[in-house]
Amino acid sequence: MKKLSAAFRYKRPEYSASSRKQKSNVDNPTETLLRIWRYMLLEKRLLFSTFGMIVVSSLLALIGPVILGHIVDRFVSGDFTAGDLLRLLGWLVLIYTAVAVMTFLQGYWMITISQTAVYAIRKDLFRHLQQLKLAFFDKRQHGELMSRMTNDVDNISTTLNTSMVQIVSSIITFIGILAVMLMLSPILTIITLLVVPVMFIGIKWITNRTRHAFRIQQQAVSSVNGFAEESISGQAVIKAYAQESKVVGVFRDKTRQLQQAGFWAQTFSGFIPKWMNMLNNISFAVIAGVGALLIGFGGAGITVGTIVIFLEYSRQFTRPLNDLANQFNSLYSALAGAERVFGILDEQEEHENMAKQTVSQLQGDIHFANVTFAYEEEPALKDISFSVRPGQTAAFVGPTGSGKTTIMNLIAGFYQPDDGQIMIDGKPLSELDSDSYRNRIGVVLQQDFLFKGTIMENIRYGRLDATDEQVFEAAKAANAHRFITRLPDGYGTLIGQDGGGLSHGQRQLLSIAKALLRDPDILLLDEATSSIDTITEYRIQQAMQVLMKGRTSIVVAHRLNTIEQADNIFVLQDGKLIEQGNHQELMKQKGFYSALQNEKKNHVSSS
Ligand SMILES: Nc1ncnc2c1ncn2[C@@H]1O[C@H](COP(=O)(O)OP(=O)(O)OP(=O)(O)O)[C@@H](O)[C@H]1O
Repeated sequence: MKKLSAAFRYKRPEYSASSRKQKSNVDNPTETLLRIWRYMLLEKRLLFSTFGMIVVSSLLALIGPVILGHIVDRFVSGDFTAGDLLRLLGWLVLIYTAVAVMTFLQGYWMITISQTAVYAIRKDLFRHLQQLKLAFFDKRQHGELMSRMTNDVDNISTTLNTSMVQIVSSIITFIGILAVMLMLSPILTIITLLVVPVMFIGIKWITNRTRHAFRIQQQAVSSVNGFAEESISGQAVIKAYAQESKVVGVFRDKTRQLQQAGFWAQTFSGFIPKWMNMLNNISFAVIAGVGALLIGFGGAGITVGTIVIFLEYSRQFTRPLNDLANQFNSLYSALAGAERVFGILDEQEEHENMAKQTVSQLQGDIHFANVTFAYEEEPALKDISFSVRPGQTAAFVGPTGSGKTTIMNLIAGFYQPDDGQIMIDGKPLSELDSDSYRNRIGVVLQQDFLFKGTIMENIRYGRLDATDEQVFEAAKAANAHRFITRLPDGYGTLIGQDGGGLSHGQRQLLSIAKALLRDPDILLLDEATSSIDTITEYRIQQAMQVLMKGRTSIVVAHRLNTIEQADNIFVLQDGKLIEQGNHQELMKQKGFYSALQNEKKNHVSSS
């Protein structure tokens, strides 16, 4: 045993570093239990009925041994008829049948309670995830979050189904048995109780390790899920770089960690029943021996029936403790999961602490005043100031990683500046209600995310109440109608997250159609860098011109055409704004921009 525990401790640091990092204000079992309890109260009536029934059935179960002892005493004294025996046995059958029916009902009701609680937890969790800042998702693997939504929540459900009933009934049974035993024979009660401190010392030792082991196991499950999800999503890249064997190796290491964690979790939880069994047997022998001695010496008013009752109770007495200990194992496992779920629920929502000013329409005036922003340590934008007037097109150019997309992210309100201020129509962006604000914004990404569904549904994502006609109009204006109608199922064509057979250009046309349908006041447009055939490129260009017309447009621009037509061009380098002006002005300056454009032109002409 010493060896096992030493090996376990040896493995601990690897996980405990991250478990310490994850510690939050919910790393407190009582608080976590209370939070679960609040969810259970959603079925208040059923919950209290269940507890009422647990009390009645646990008390009824106490009567059985007393009847049994009575039968033995009457039998020993010879004062017993067959009728008496049948009557008492009848009572026993009746009591145990009632207990069985009640136990069934408790289980049934508890399933309802736990399913309602788990439904509410999952709903809250998903709703909350929708409200979290993007920065929260930047730092986490998506598979890990999914593991919390599924495994951890399932774990809570399983525990609620079984543990809660058992724990309550064990406590009642324990108190009830103790009371009856004390009434029958204080001496035998003390002897029966001797086992309790020994039992608790052992249980405490085991549960300390079990709880830790389950927490580690669940972290390992999340890590495996996260990695599996990442490897499945990134299959194309893994294959392209022939990284299959490396990925398999990493997965093997992670599953091995899970295997180890699972081994210790199961091993420690398996100790409890064995420990309890051993103590039970010892206690059984001691009670029988001492009881027999007491009868032999004719003391303490003890009869054979009393010994029978005590033997029966000693089994029943340690059983609730045994059950309690067992249930605490799964309770700890569920608590570990619940802590992680509540950990997410405690993450600050995007809208919290924000004064809300609803936006019905925007003029599209954007002003950055000395904005500095860092995703992590190194600032991605440094002291940026610029203005874009309503209806203007502003093009952001600069080398990769210079901060162009970050400007769009800040205008969309996905992240807040660390310093300086962003003003929209003269009002601080931080004071605008983000939902209504974003309703007035259209975003066209290079690689738009397509949801599993039809093309019609994906375009309609721009405005959910749009009619079919409006979707067709938007698709026509975006030059997408033609390719859509050539597909066998037209607008009903099913596509998935990966684009389901659509080319990059077609996906971007869908994205433009979606933005057109939204009819935003401010347009954020990330031009595709990927090379597309000339016809599609021309169609996209045309569609973008339609899209940008009459609204403030912020474009991360790659095409010379877009850049030249912009009212204002902002040149970024290493997160700093180094030049600004229109194309002619910037070319005249013969600075970074003109060098960049000349380089591009040379590249185009040489290729
Ligand atoms: N989610 C993120 N978390 C941490 N750092 C980020 C994140 N997104 C961008 N960065 C960093 O911020 C800096 C600016 O990135 P940004 O995406 O704004 O550049 P960009 O000019 O749009 O580049 P590109 O032309 O390649 O798209 C880069 O150093 C980048 O590594």
